[in-house]
Amino acid sequence: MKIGILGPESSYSEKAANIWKAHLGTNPDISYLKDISEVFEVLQDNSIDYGVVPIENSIEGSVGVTLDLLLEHEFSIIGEVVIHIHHCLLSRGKKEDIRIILSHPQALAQCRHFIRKNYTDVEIRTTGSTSHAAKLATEFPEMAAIASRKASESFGLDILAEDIQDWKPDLTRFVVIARKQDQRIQTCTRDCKTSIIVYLDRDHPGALYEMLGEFAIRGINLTRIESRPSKMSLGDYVFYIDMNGSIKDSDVKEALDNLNQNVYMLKNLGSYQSYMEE
Ligand SMILES: O=C(O)C(=O)C[C@]1(C(=O)O)C=C[C@@H](O)C=C1
Repeated sequence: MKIGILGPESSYSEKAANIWKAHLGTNPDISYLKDISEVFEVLQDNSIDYGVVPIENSIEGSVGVTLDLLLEHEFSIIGEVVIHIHHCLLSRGKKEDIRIILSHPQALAQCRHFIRKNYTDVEIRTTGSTSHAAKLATEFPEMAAIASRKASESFGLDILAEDIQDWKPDLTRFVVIARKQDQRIQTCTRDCKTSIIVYLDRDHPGALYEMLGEFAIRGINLTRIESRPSKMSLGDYVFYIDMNGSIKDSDVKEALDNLNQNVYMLKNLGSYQSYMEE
């Protein structure tokens, strides 16, 4: 069995995957991939069994590419892992040597104030992951990477500054994805969440209110609602909704059945267990 994640070693995705593996009871191998799209591609072509991808960060918000690819593919979410992010500035060089700061766009955005305040004249370059940035920073002393403490150990870099994210806590939520027909998918037994994507039938006053009413009248707690462009026209959206509870619960099932009759499309991404890093 294989789990696909953003590589190389010591990315935050690897940390999330390890937490999930510890709960899984088996020990799948890790496949290090170059970006989120590649995780979806290789899951589609059966080269891996699971993918672990970031979906949301407490500072920077949604990871748009993950949301879009969940809509485009027929995959299920089978687990969720939330981890603490502690970004460090890593380099071979000293503070005064640094001319280029590299990292994943999400990490750069989480450290925007830190960079502006301390490194006014540097060039910013984006990479496929924070650990990829750390790997590149081993090549030149004028490069620094924003990545984890673990990445400093893996790539032999010095920590120039620690806990540099602009807000604390900094939390990233990852989802574990699998092909829908995978027989090993287990139904969730406790701390369940259910995720759906909804495209409303037509724009009319109260459409969103009616949709949310299905949850409100049954006392179902929504943990997230997010709109993304449908990409069909400006001002046209799909809604990503997460809720507490499982499709096995009669109130959740009833809400989704009712909603399904009144919307253009409802995609059930699955019911799954949530794990929080201790
Ligand atoms: O680059 C990594 O290490 C990742 O696992 C990706 C990622 C993300 O896309 O949000 C994960 C956690 C941090 O928020 C920054 C980057």
